[in-house]
Formats: sequence, structure tokens, C-alpha cells
Amino acid sequence: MLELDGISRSFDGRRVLDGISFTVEPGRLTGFVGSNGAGKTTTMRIVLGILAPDAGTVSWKGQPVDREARRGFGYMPEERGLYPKMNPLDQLIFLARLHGVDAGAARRKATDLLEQLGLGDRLTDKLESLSLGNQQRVQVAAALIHEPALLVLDEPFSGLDPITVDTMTTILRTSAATGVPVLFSSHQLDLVERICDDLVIISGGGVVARGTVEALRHERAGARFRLVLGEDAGWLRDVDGIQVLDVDGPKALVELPDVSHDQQLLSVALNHGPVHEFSRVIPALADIYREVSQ
Ligand SMILES: Nc1ncnc2c1ncn2[C@@H]1O[C@H](COP(=O)(O)OP(=O)(O)OP(=O)(O)O)[C@@H](O)[C@H]1O
Repeated sequence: MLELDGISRSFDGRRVLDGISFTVEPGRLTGFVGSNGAGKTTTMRIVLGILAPDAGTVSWKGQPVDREARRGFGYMPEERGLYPKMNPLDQLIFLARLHGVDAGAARRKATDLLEQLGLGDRLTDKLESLSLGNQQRVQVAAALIHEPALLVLDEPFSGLDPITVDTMTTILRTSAATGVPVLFSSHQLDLVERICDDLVIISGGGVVARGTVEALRHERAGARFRLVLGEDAGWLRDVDGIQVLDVDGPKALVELPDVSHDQQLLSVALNHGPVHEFSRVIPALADIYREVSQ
């Protein structure tokens, strides 16, 4: 497990991270979310040892992370950083060799990995001649070539079409299924909501929400209910003790003083006429994000 505890970092006297703490659990995809400039890349660079924190610790398997542990981490940086004139196969062989893999094994591993990622017919094309999505696959391959114990990816989904998003998701899930903790940043909240197991939201230098997406959504669900009746729902405005937020013909959105009042409201509505829909409104990740990032 990767653990960040009280990480702070300033640039030119301006505090960007102010006591960031969270964990990335084995076998789980952890989405890392925050607005532009919130400090996601800075946090990831600190995990990788590219930047030092001013305060706080990064631990791996319960020990402060050191050079040796970091050699086992896989990182896909935001600025990407492969050689545009080199082909994917040679780049991956080079990276595998840097990790001490012998020449024959490096070639086999690089070929296998690129084939798994659907790039079997592009092995010897220059990187710059590949589409953005295919270049991104090579970037992930570069992070995976040494079979990392931890995977950290800075916006791996940016600029990808829906099919390539699915391929990328499968790649990350396959890694996580082998027990690897996976941390990835993204601005695509619908995608994060769909694929991640755990979520960390940072804002104003700190962690403002963390946990499973389901738990966060349910924790923040208030006593708001949506009704679809058989007739105009305007009469709900005359019911004591409820706040009607919106009425649109037979549809209404109401807020109860407490969630436990739901059955009372349902029976009042049923006494009045047919009820086609009665459901509690559970906020989407985008709503939670807006709420905690203000
Ligand atoms: N080396 C640096 N020198 C000075 N300021 C820096 C440096 N690196 C990051 N910053 C500043 O720290 C803040 C956080 O940047 P960071 O790149 O970590 O944010 P981010 O959450 O990854 O943003 P984005 O979503 O836009 O990629 C920004 O204001 C940035 O300008």
C-alpha cells in the first residue's frame, strides 16, 4: 500500500500542498481529482521522488519510500517524455534494459506488451507518426515494462476517444487485478465515477473528500426526493413540512426535513393519486466535486 501522510509543498513562498494524506490500496484503482493547479502533478512527482516535500512522508508497504522502492514504481508523466523519433519497440527495450532486464528478455517483454496493447503492427514506426491515442498506449507500456509494484498515471485518459478509453481502462484494471495499487488523475468525472474504486479529491491544498465513489455519493445524499405523479404535482406545495424545490407538470423535486419522512410523503402522494416514480436523489460525482471544491 502507498501512504501519503501530511505532505506539504510550496513554490516561491506559495503553499500548493498543505498536509495531503491518503492511501492507495493494493488492487484498487484510485482516481485523483482536483481543479487545474490543485496540485495533483506535484503530489505525483513527490510520490515518484522527482520533487521533495517540504513536510510529510510517503510510505510504501509501511516504510518510508526510498530509491530502491521507487525503482519498482511505474509512472506515466503528464509531459509524456518518450523520444518522438524512436520507435515504440526500441524505446521499451531501452527502458527495460535500464531496469536491468537482459537484451533477449527485454525484446520479448516489449513485443508482448505492445501486442497486448494492440500495437503489434506499429512496433517499428516512429512514435511521432502514431496517433495521440496510440502514443498514449506506448506511454502506458513504458510505465508497465518493468512490471511495476505501483502504477501512477498523470491524466492517462486525456484526449482519448471512447474506444481507446476502454482499452486504457482494461489495461489499468488488468494491472490492478494483479494486486498493484493504481493512482491516476483525471478531469473526466463521469469516467472517474465509472471506473475508479476509490477517489481522492483535493482542493485548497488539502484532501476534501476520499473514499469509495458509492460511499461518497450516499454520504452526501440528503433528504431530496424525485416524484412522478399521475397528474400535476403543484398540490405538493400545500403539504406542510416539505420544501418543494421544483415542479414541472407531474414531476416534482422535494426536500424533506429528514430522510425518515419518506414513507409519510409517499403515502400522502398515493392518497392523492397514482405515483409512477418515487426516488431519493443520490448526487453524481460531478455534484460532489462542485460542492467540495468551492
Ligand atoms: N516547479 C514549479 N515551480 C513553480 N510552481 C510550480 C511548479 N510546479 C507546480 N507549480 C505550481 O503548483 C501549482 C500546482 O500545480 P500542479 O501541476 O501540481 O497542478 P495539477 O493539479 O496537476 O493541475 P492540472 O490539472 O492543471 O494539471 C500550480 O499553481 C503550479 O503553477
